[in-house]
Amino acid sequence: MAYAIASGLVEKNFPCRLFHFDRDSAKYVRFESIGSSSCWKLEELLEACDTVFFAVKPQNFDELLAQMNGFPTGEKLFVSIAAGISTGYLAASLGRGAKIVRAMPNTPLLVSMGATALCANEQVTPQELCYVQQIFSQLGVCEIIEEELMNAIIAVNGSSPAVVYLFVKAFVDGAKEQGIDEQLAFRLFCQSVLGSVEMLQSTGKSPEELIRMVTSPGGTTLAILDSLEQSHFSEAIADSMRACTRRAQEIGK
Ligand SMILES: NC(=O)C1=CN([C@@H]2O[C@H](COP(=O)(O)OP(=O)(O)OC[C@H]3O[C@@H](n4cnc5c(N)ncnc54)[C@H](OP(=O)(O)O)[C@@H]3O)[C@@H](O)[C@H]2O)C=CC1
Ligand SMILES: O=C(O)[C@@H]1CCC=N1
Repeated sequence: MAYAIASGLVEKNFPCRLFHFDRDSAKYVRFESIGSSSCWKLEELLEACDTVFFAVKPQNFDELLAQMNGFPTGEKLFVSIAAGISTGYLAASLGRGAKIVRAMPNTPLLVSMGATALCANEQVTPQELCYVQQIFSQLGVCEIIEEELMNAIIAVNGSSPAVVYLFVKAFVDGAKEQGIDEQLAFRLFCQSVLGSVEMLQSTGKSPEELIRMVTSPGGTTLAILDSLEQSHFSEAIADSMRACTRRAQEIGK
């Protein structure tokens, strides 16, 4: 994720200098290839940067924060993209005055089509939050939300790409089973998803209205929708979103 953010900023010519630190120096080649400077110690990075992104897995946070112990946070802005880790948890280690933005991005930011949600603690000024919003806006859309919704939002943008890919795979597998060439089904279905999303965004019509436009009385769409609802499709999605939020809450404990 760190590379996706950094390379996106470089591609968009966002005015900034980039530095990276990772305990696995094999990762450095990729970052150096986009002009980011390698730091061989965390302190080097902390000294060089005004805005510091934390992009390690949630289970690595304790050791990362321990490495930072005692380093003056000063006016630095910290941005964490970890699922489930609250600004309060980070402030308990970084110090109560630490400026912390919590972000939930998603992998489509690799193709500048990301969707990111942000919140900040009270130490962050509106200008600083706006700066972080500008960063993520280079890579797609970026919305500011309340921290109490940061765990629930993960199902909506952070994890949802995986569900979309699963959905595509299920349709392509279903097409194959009915004798349709896999690649052809993939092309037609992806275009159908793209076109449907464009309809939602450009017509201003609700999902329900657009469903009505596709569904002829007694026709094929009614058959596919009825069959999905008999399998409790909407309920399964809502259940899966609750599971996602619960997992984020567990990670944060
Ligand atoms: N993947 C996604 O779609 C999304 C992920 N996120 C969040 O992004 C974060 C990063 O995920 P991802 O990019 O997949 O993670 P990766 O494991 O790919 O990258 C994290 C890197 O940090 C290194 N690292 C771990 N601990 C330390 C440490 N103490 N000091 C220095 N480097 C360290 C890791 O090394 P090593 O490999 O040795 O552990 C690894 O190279 C997660 O917190 C996740 O919740 C948020 C939104 C979407
Ligand atoms: O699976 C995860 O925990 C991370 C957070 C959102 C997407 N990937």
